[in-house]
Amino acid sequence: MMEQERTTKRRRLAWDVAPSEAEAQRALVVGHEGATAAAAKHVSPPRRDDDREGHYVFNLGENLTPRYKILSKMGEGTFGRVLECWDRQTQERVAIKVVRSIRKYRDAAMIEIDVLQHLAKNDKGGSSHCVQIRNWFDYRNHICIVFEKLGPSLFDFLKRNKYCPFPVDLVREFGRQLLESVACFCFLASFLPRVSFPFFVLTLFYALSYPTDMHDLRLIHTDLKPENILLVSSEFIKLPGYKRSSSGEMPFRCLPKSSAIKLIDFGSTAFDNQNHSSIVSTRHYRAPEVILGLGWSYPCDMWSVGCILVELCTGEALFQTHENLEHLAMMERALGPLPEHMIRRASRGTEKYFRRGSRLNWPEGAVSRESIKAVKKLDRLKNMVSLHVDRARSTLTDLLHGLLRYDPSERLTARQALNHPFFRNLNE
Ligand SMILES: Nc1ncnc2c1ncn2[C@@H]1O[C@H](COP(=O)(O)OP(=O)(O)OP(=O)(O)O)[C@@H](O)[C@H]1O
Repeated sequence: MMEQERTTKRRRLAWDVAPSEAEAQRALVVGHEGATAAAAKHVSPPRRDDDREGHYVFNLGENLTPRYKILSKMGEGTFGRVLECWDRQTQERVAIKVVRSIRKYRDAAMIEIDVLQHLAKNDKGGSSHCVQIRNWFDYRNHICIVFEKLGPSLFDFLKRNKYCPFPVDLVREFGRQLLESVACFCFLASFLPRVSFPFFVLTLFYALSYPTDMHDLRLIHTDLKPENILLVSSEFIKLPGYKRSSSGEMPFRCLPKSSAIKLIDFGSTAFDNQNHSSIVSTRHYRAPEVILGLGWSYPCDMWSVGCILVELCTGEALFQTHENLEHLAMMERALGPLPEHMIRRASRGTEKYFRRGSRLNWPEGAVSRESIKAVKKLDRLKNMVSLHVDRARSTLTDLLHGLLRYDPSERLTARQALNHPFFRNLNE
């Protein structure tokens, strides 16, 4: 259905036609006088050229269509800018992603709308941890997606808190919601031919009693990272000093008042049955099978979840790198050697990263001494966690090792992870 909407030309709406300069001026002057003037007051500004990158040019206080008044800029990404707007119809603040007027970003935005509508349709109880879409429209060649307004991202929160890690109980809450939003029991379909009838009924009951989530819908987010996880509320509390991750004491640290989070940015989401592009995910959160060109599916999201949980506990990104060989070397340092069977199957372009086809060409292949040093600085995963976490240290480390398994077929699924003792034995 969306496919049809995408190819057929959409009707231009009345407010999408820019007023002439004279009309706009007149509207501003006569402003509040009479009913006609009231309508004119909410007129769109005269049409302007986009900037060089295809971003929509705006002034605060202007209207983005007569319905939405622009209040502030909330964020910027590759796809466009996110503006805080006042929705005159619903009388609430919303976040509107105004997508760049460039074909590939417009196309990606249409996919994002597809995914968001798909998620909304399946969110029966309204309990989803994915951002809600409220509306969308095409305005002066910019796709605009209207979202519920959320608070800061976990990355913004960490940054404002000078990268002071979150307490483990909060990480558990974030992790649980994150896993619920990507939860997977696609195993239902694969079980069907093999299971007995009573077991099938049990499985079906289990499936129906859980809310539907991304992996259930056969969606792979592919860009999970702290920047794309938003706190629902902006409220926080200030607590007295706490030892910071890298050095020194902070006079105080902030904690969110509520642990509720939601996922955003579905512009890179893939449907499992589609052809996949070879490279996905933001570098730090990219799974080894993606780097090695082995193909990817749901488990690539689980790897990203593992990296995110480490970052929330330690305050620092686990793999701070911008280059493949260094990235693989960091993985080996923190998690042990890559399995030979994955190296043997790795795509042609990655041969240069290995010696005699089975061992990482490290440190010989390093591009600089700094790179060798950066890898050496990294500790084993277990030690990194121990440095920051007291309670639940061993269960958390075990969970992280399950999420960061090299072989995607051995990696924990979201459902398995949710059943892990880290989420079950809260008193440990
Ligand atoms: N619903 C929302 N409520 C509040 N802020 C939001 C909301 N959606 C997005 N933002 C802010 O806008 C920023 C950019 O949004 P988003 O990640 O969707 O854009 P993008 O162009 O797709 O980014 P990327 O370059 O990561 O693909 C976010 O990091 C966040 O700070």
